[in-house]
Amino acid sequence: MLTGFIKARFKRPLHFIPALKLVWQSSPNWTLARIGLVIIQGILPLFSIYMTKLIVDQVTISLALSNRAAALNDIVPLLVVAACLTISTTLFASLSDLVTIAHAQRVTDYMQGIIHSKSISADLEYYENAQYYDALQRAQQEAPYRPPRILDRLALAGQSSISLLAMLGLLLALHWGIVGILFVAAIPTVLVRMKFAGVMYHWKRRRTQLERQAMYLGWLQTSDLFAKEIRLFNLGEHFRQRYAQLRELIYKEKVGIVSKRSFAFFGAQVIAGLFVFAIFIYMVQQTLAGVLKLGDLVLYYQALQKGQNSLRGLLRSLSGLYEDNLFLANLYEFLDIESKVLEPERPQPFPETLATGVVFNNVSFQYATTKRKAIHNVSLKLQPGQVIALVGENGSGKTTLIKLLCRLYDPTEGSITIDGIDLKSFSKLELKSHISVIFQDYAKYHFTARDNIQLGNIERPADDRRIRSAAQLSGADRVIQSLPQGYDTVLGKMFDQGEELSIGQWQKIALARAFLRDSQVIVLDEPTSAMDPKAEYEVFQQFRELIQDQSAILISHRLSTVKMADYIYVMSQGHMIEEGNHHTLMNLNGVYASMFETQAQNYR
Ligand SMILES: Nc1ncnc2c1ncn2[C@@H]1O[C@H](COP(=O)(O)OP(=O)(O)OP(=O)(O)O)[C@@H](O)[C@H]1O
Repeated sequence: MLTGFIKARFKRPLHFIPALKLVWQSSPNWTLARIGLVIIQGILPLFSIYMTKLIVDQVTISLALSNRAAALNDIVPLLVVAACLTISTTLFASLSDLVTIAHAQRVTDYMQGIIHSKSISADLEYYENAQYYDALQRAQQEAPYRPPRILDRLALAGQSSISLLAMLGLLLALHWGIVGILFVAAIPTVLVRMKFAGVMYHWKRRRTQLERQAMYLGWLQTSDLFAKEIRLFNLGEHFRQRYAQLRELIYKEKVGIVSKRSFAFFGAQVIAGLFVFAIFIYMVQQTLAGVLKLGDLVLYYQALQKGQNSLRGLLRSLSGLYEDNLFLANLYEFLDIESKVLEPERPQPFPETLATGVVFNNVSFQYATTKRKAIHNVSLKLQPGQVIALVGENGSGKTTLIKLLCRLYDPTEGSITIDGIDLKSFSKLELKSHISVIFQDYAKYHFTARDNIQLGNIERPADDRRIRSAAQLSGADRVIQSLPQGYDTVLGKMFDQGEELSIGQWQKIALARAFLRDSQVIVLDEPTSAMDPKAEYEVFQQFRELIQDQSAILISHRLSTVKMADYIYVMSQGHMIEEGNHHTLMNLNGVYASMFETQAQNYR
């Protein structure tokens, strides 16, 4: 049974080597310094013990001499060396403190960087998946400290092995059985450690989602996004209690495991203590029998204690390495996440200017997390220089079509082509640089107004003239001019002197970002929903005049705006149900005409 337990535990893949590589890459110099210090700190105690032995022996000899004052001369140099060793030990301990902190900081930042790179390159699909968030949370918990801890543990294992070997050498001279007893005594502690490392690992994995729920409730109570509603609906206390209940559950389970572990440890340590005590009795017996001198007893006793400590340290490091290996699986589970939206092996160049435009050929799509299709067999065309509009009730699939066009996902069936070339044949980066999209849940960056717009085209150096004309086109320029520092005003309230904007004003800024991009296709997914009708009308009038060479897809629930498009597609429950220009669709007297009439009546 025992061998089964151990075998099962050592079958796991080893994550040490890649983890150590990460540690090394994060900072070679600090890594070397740390290794050097560990070795020095491992060797110094050996010299200290040896000096103690020399001093005790010298004192014993001196006690037998008549001229004890002269004997002091022989002892003083030994005391000086011992003092120097003590000072060096303290010095290296302080240095070790410095190196450990500096190195840990470097590794933490480096690992965060790696996690951030992975997060930004992961498919959007992962962001709609709870398991991804669990994996991210676990990786974020483990990444900053596990890899450097492996280095520490290996170094400590090395350090402990050096002093253990020296101590065992000494103890072997006394009796070989002592060495065997020391090892046997340590076995129960190792088994307890390994068992509880596994228990803790599985518990943490099971509980990740609960931890995230608690974090979410904490965020609800502290984020500005919910501050208004929490106050108006008086939800604060309710969320606080839900948070407290979750934390209480986590606390009870954790303390339950830790108490069992503490009792098990206690038992294992008592067994180890009894064995060592038996060895000590044997040593005293040997001294009383005159086999050992007093200096020998001190030496062996110290060797026994240090040997036991070193063995304990070695086994703690080894079982710690076992635990780290378990938990590093969490980090690699996240880092090994693969993209499903693949890059082509040989990317095709994106057309300089569109010749035939964008075509959706019988496209269907199903989100991985749902059972039904969001898009059913949809076909549409966007010709160069054309503005088309997508309309339809909420959830009819308009945004999903745009996500497919940007390759945030790939269609489940059918294909999308640009000038006859499948989207999958373009490099993802190049494709995105030719399509400018502003989604309804656009981002609000708490940076300056200029930065907010410039982020639309960071490939180009900032150009105030272009930024201003994009802002003029979206109507943001007038908003920005009224801010205290104009384009240098920080937006949002997160930082000092930040200026909060209204939702419609934020939308104008986001729209300017889309206009700044040099793209052949512009997609505006309800970008003007929060603007007043006059502002929306103006934006589209100007937009129509200005985008002579560009093609545009417009999604809007305001049919007075949609009317301006060259061609209109009407969607319902993932199907394309009507298409044509405004007049054709009105004459058709179908869904579009009825939607238009309903809206028009409200304005009469
Ligand atoms: N990430 C997602 N995972 C699973 N299902 C999704 C996801 N996003 C959207 N859906 C589903 O796909 C369908 C189409 O959604 P989509 O966002 O494309 O609609 P829409 O026409 O843009 O709606 P709206 O007018 O409200 O913006 C809806 O049934 C929605 O529930």
